[in-house]
Amino acid sequence: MEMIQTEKLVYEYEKRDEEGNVIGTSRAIDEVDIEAKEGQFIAILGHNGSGKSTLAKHLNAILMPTEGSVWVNGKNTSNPDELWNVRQSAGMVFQNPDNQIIGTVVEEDVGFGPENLGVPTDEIWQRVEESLKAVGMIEYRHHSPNKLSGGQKQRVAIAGVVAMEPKCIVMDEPTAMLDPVGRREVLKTVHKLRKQKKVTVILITHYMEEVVDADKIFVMDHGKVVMEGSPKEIFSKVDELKSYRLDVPQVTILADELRKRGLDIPKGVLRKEELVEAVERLISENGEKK
Ligand SMILES: Nc1ncnc2c1ncn2[C@@H]1O[C@H](COP(=O)(O)OP(=O)(O)OP(=O)(O)O)[C@@H](O)[C@H]1O
Repeated sequence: MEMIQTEKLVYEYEKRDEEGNVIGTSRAIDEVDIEAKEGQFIAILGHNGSGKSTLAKHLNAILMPTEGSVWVNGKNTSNPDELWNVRQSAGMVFQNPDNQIIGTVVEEDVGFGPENLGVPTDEIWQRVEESLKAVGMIEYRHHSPNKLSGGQKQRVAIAGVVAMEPKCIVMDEPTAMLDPVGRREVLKTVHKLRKQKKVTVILITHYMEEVVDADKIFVMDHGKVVMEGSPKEIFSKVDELKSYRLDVPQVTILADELRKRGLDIPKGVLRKEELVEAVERLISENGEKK
């Protein structure tokens, strides 16, 4: 079943003059069709300003389509009667962990979400414990969020979303404000959650190396989906990716260069192990010839 689906989604922001009068519109999303099936890991890549955040905000009805439609867990987000359902089905994690954490103690913060959903107290504590364990932050349950690192804060924010038991988690550049250690921590957490909770994950990012395990990638540029496919398919088109101003991983560029020079290296290399193996194979084949 489709967990998330957009159909010819269009979103236009209003342009205003200094007095606040609407003087026109600008199209941030232009006829976008994406879909995510239950349990899938879907990545949305794109340079700054390509429309990723605007798209993400449609997936839990923060924004409503100007044209077209968005379906979450089978519910149309434009239907006011389904708003609660939609928001409960798709949890959001944003870029800045500081804007998402409101509690003064970690466990209290994680409990806010389920409390707002009217979950009984006993179950709230159970969910808080389970979600903090899932993100590897249980030993910080009594700490103040202020003293945590960026990566740790983001994991607490993720625990807060997990505690609401959404069917789908939409992460809008969750690692953008983190250092490399924090980025790795958060990504590891995301992968663990997918395995343990079978939750659908939509990861929005401009870091290509974060999406090598995705079931499917959508690349956005100027409000449109310009590429879609498996990581292998997407990463094999290095020149096209560069034209969308994406930072192609060094290993992919290197493999591509070697192939262009006539070496028999497969297309779409994603990991350094793959390149090392391909080069080793070439060396041993070469040795045999001699
Ligand atoms: N509140 C707003 N009002 C008017 N225009 C906006 C607003 N928010 C975004 N835009 C414009 O819509 C387009 C898409 O922006 P969006 O933030 O969705 O892109 P993005 O890919 O998420 O970029 P980033 O990586 O910088 O967050 C941009 O041209 C942006 O300037």
